[in-house]
Amino acid sequence: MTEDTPRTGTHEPGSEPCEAEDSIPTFPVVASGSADLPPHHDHCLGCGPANPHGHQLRVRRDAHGVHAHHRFDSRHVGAPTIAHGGAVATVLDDLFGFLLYTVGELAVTRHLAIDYLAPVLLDTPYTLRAHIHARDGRKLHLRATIENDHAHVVTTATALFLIVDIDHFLTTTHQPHHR
Ligand SMILES: CCCCCCCCCCCCCC(=O)SCCNC(=O)CCNC(=O)[C@H](O)C(C)(C)COP(=O)(O)OP(=O)(O)OC[C@H]1O[C@@H](n2cnc3c(N)ncnc32)[C@H](O)[C@@H]1OP(=O)(O)O
Repeated sequence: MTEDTPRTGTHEPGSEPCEAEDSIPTFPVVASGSADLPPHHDHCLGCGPANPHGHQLRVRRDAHGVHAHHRFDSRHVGAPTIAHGGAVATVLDDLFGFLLYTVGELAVTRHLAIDYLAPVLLDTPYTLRAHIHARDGRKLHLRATIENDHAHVVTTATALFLIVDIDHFLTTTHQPHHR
């Protein structure tokens, strides 16, 4: 089942997300065609504008999901001239996190899988896209791509995000468990 249907109210472009607990946003649905989506929070490694070590992703909603334009730089180097695979994963995980603005609920990454099809080069423009492939109750099955300026897909990713309630972020002790 593809999920496009907003489950909560819409969010005015340019305004801040609702704050349920200090810096924990509740992810109101942002209407398709809106301007840049708000960062998850100011210091988020993926998108926080106040995190000098972060990627400071700026993400927009579109008809299919979300997209961003991004250049990795020397802070993200792995092999010389090539972005570190972990940095690429960070950005994709965070991009997936912006799909929550199309769902209007909190969710976290349960599973992330990446295919590195070709090197992601530093100081090179890329377009990142993500969409909800399917929703099954709490489970959001997500897909993403990174494409270069020649429309070649260099990376693909899939993720399973699980919807959680706000207590997830307020609990200080999480017990690991095995499937
Ligand atoms: C300051 C804070 C700001 C807040 C910002 C918010 C987010 C935005 C930030 C974005 C930043 C980027 C994002 C980030 O960085 S998110 C940060 C990284 N992620 C985490 O920290 C999550 C850590 N994990 C957990 O807390 C728990 O494991 C969660 C809560 C996720 C699930 O534990 P829970 O006990 O609740 O669930 P379950 O394990 O019983 O599973 C439930 C169902 O799922 C099925 N299943 C499980 N695995 C798989 C699999 N691999 N393939 C297929 N299916 C799978 C499973 O069979 C079951 O199915 P069913 O039996 O029900 O049918």
